[in-house]
Amino acid sequence: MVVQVKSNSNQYSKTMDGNQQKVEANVLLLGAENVGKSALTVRFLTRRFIGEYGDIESIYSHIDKIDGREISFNIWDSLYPQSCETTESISEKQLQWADGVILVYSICDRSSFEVVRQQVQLIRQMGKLSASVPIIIVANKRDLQHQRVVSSEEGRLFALSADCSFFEISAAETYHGVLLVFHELLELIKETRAIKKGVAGIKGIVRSVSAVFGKKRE
Ligand SMILES: Nc1nc2c(ncn2[C@@H]2O[C@H](COP(=O)(O)OP(=O)(O)OP(=O)(O)O)[C@@H](O)[C@H]2O)c(=O)[nH]1
Repeated sequence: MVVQVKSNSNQYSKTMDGNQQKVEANVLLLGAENVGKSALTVRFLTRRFIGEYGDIESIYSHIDKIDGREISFNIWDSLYPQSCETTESISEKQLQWADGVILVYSICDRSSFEVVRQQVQLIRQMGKLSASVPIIIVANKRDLQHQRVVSSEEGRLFALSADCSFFEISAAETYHGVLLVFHELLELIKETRAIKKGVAGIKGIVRSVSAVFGKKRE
C-alpha cells in the first residue's frame, strides 16, 4: 500500500531568502524481498536499525542538510511483487517519478543478486527514450560474512559493467555506509540534471572520463 505519493518530483525551489535553492530528490528503492530495503530506509531516516519492518510500501519524506544546503529526499520503499516476473517488477509510474534508483541485494542470497541484474536491464530498457536515471547498486548484509554467497568482486564488476555505482554495506551495523549511499546518489542526480541542462560540472566530466577509461567508481 502506498501511503503517500508526491507527484511533483521537482527539483529546485527557492528558499525564503531567494538566494539558496532547496534541492528535492526522489529516490526509488528496488530489489527482491527481504534484502533490507526498509532497513536501509529506516536507517537513513532515523539512524536506527529496528530489526523487523513489515510489508508496507511507503513513500517517506526527509529533509537533510548537506554542506549547509537543505535537501529534501522523498524515498519510495517498494515491495517486490511475489506473484509476477521480474520484468513486471518496476512500473512506468515508479520510473517516471524517480530521480535516482537504489537497487539492493543481499550478499547471502544469490537470487536477489539476479533480481538486481534483471532490474538494471529493465530500467535501461524502460528508460531508452528518456535520459537514463542514475543507479546505485547496494550489496547489503555485509555483517553476515559466514553466509556470503556473492563476492564483493562480483558485485563490483557487475556494477561497473552496467555503469552503476556500487556500495557494500550493513544496514544492521552502521549508519555511515547508508548515509554515503544517499549522498552519492544525490551527487549523481545533480550531475544528471546538470547534463540535461547542458552544464555538467567538472566533477561530472571527470566521472564521465573515468567511466570511459574503466576506473572504479564507489
Ligand atoms: N544481518 C543483517 N540483517 C539485515 C540487514 N538489513 C536487513 N536485515 C534483516 O533482513 C530482514 C529483511 O529486512 P527488510 O528491511 O524488511 O527487507 P525488505 O527488502 O524491505 O523486505 P520486503 O519488505 O519483503 O521487500 C529483516 O529481518 C532485517 O532485520 C543487515 O544489514 N544485516
